[in-house]
Amino acid sequence: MLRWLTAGESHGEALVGILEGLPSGVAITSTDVQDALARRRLGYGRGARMKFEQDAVRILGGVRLGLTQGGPIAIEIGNSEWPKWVDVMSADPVADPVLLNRARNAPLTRPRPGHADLVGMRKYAFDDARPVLERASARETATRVALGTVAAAFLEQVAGIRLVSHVVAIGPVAVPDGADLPLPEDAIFLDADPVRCAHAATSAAMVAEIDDCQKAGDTLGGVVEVLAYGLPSGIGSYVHADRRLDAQLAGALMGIQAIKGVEVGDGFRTATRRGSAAHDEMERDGASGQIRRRSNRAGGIEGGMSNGEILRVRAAMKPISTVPHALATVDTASGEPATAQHQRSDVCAVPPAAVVAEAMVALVLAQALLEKFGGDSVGEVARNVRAYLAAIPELQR
Ligand SMILES: Cc1cc2nc3c(=O)[nH]c(=O)nc-3n(C[C@H](O)[C@H](O)[C@H](O)COP(=O)(O)O)c2cc1C
Ligand SMILES: C=C(O[C@@H]1CC(C(=O)O)=C[C@@H](OP(=O)(O)O)[C@H]1O)C(=O)O
Repeated sequence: MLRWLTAGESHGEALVGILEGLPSGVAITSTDVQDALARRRLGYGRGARMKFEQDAVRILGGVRLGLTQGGPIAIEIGNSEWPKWVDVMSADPVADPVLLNRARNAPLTRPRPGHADLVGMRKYAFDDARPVLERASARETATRVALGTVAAAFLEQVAGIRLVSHVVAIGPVAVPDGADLPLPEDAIFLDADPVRCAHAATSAAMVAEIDDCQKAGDTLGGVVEVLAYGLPSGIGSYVHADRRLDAQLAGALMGIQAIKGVEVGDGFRTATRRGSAAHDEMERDGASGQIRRRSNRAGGIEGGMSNGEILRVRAAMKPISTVPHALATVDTASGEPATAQHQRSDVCAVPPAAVVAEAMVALVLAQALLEKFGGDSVGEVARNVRAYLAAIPELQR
């Protein structure tokens, strides 16, 4: 079983992630993790913080000389801004009231509609939203990307599975239906695109939409898509609800801050079609002799199992809730009407959300692959994958 856990606050000293259950022999370095984190910082529309803050990666355990050892993998992501927050976020009590009275530590009592502030204060009995936003913040997704990088390396090294993520909509601007899907080799171009969009004309329109929105003091959401190439048929299962691959992917994607909808394949559009235009017809390919599909509307999953086609999942992100054109709220210290707290914020964080979604898909697929094939070393898992594929009867291939 593959398990993972993260700890740490947005302005704390460091975030920490642990990944337990990964076999030995996965080649991974702190540079690989650092590069993945740099991809998560990209994206037109992000706030000032992304420019000055740095992620300092240290692999603390589970990897030796560039290879996983089979034990839990611990990764620390140090926050370069920590010196500014050292007293506000100190784990131990800070005695000096001068330090405590700094502007940075003034209680936040004007909760933002759409953020976790108000309900978090009620639930954990705080009279200040600071501790709520510190942990609710998507800063935590840096850790998920770090762990997802290790999971993605495992997928590629045992079975040649490769992931790619891209942005298909920002606000009302969307990639046209039927546009070519990006390939794993396109990742380098996607990283270079300001909004991680594979369609050049749409990318330019998305940038213009973000500019427009920023001028209006507003924020934007959008839709991201993750593709997995090379996933063998038969990952996940139809036999029980919690073993369905689509259910696991949906849960993992919905667990990302601000994600409010998940679609597998054509998802909601499929619901508008007749059956004859909704499913992926089969035929035997003359050249390879293998069964192939005439389309991939299902997004590579049937009956809660991968079906050997490209896995395609989408996640819809709501607009950032820290809206500069401040929204109405109530000051919980005075009870009076107020405008929601706002210092700085992303205008649009859809491009980094795509990178986070890719990491979540990697973690789910790595867990599902291990559940199907087992194995304690890369070699053993890879052998099990090959043996399973070789045993599929000729006429079912
Ligand atoms: C990559 C990323 C960056 C985000 N940046 C911000 C931000 O700068 N300001 C903000 O208010 N929310 C931001 N969010 C969204 C909030 O974290 C999220 O809305 C909040 O935790 C409440 O959770 P919910 O939207 O799932 O209800 C971001 C989310 C992601 C995935
Ligand atoms: C720090 C990150 O994202 C943060 C996520 C976030 C939120 O509310 O989710 C709010 C912003 O932080 P702040 O309120 O301090 O400006 C983002 O910058 C990051 O992605 O590394």
